[in-house]
Amino acid sequence: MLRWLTAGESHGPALVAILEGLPAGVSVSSDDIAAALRRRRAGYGRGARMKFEQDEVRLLGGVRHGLTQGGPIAVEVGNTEWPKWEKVMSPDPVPPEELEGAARNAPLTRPRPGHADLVGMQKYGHTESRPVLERASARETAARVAVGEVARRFLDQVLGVQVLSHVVAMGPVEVPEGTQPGPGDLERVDADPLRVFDPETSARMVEEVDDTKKSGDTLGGVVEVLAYGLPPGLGSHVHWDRRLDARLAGALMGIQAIKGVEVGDGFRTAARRGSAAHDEIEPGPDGVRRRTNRAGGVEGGMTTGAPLRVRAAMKPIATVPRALDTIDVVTGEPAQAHHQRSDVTAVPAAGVVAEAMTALVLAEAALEKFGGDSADETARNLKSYMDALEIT
Ligand SMILES: Cc1cc2nc3c(=O)[nH]c(=O)nc-3n(C[C@H](O)[C@H](O)[C@H](O)COP(=O)(O)O)c2cc1C
Ligand SMILES: C=C(O[C@@H]1CC(C(=O)O)=C[C@@H](OP(=O)(O)O)[C@H]1O)C(=O)O
Repeated sequence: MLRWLTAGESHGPALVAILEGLPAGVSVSSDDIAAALRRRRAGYGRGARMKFEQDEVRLLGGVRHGLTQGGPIAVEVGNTEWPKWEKVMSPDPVPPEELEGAARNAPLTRPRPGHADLVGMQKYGHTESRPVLERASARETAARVAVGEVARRFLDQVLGVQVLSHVVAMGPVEVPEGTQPGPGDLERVDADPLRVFDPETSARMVEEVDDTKKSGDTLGGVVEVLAYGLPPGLGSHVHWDRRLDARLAGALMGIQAIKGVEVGDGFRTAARRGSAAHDEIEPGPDGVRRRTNRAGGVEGGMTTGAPLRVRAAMKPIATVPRALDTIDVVTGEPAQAHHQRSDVTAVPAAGVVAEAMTALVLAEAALEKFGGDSADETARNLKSYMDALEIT
């Protein structure tokens, strides 16, 4: 069983994550995780914070001399801005006179529509939104990307699986139909300011971000995650919660601001007739294959062996500079929502987070299928399964 958990606040000292259940013998270092976190921070349209804050990675357990040991892997991602927040976010009581006048401590009483502020205050009994936004913030996704990188390396080293993502829509601007990076194209995608595989569309998307920023607004979009090299049979048709598509949808929906998930051609398939919707099967030079991949590599809740293709739709950032109408929870009077700074768009970063969540779900499904306490054992079990496949 593979499990993972994160803790920590946006402006706290650090985020932490634990990944439990990964076999021994997977190669990973602090530098590998730091590189993954740099990918998450990039992207045209992100706010000021991404420029001045660094992610300080520390592996606290489960890895020795660059190899996983089989025990829980613990990672800390330090917030370099912590000194500015030490008093306001102190876990221990702070004398009131030391907090008085601290601008950062001013109660946030004008909840932002579209963020977790209002309902979080109602549910947890807070009178201002600081305690809510600190944990709702997508800063938390740094911790997921940290453990997702370990899962990605397991998939690459043991199963030969490559996971990557790219931006397919930024607001109303979409990449041309069929734009799809291959397994070796991750660097090319990352080199684009918006992580778009088509340079001409990327340029139009940059204009859209600039225009949105100029009008004091924010932007959402759609990312696509691809996984190449998967064996057939991860996940299962036998029960709803073992279906891989259901698990991927849950994992992607669990990312802040993701409001729609599509597997393969998803919603477009619903508009087609059956004869134009499914992937016909034929013999190929390397065994059975499908003529098309409209299903996105999943049938019956199981990987088919074709590339996995899932999309996630992100809503526009909730902290709109041209602030939205709300109320002040102290006076009950109409007010403008709190706004200090925020991203104009974070769709490219959401793609990196979606890769991490996909890698974690795929690693979990691979370990259910093949087991193994060491990477070698998992690889042996995979080989024996592939050698024994009766229909190939
Ligand atoms: C990478 C990333 C960066 C984000 N940056 C911001 C931001 O700067 N400002 C903001 O209001 N929301 C931002 N969000 C979205 C909020 O975290 C999210 O809307 C909020 O937690 C409420 O959850 P919900 O949108 O799923 O309802 C970001 C989301 C992601 C994935
Ligand atoms: C810090 C990150 O993203 C943050 C996510 C976020 C939100 O509301 O989700 C709001 C912003 O934080 P702040 O309000 O402090 O500027 C983003 O910068 C990060 O991704 O590392």
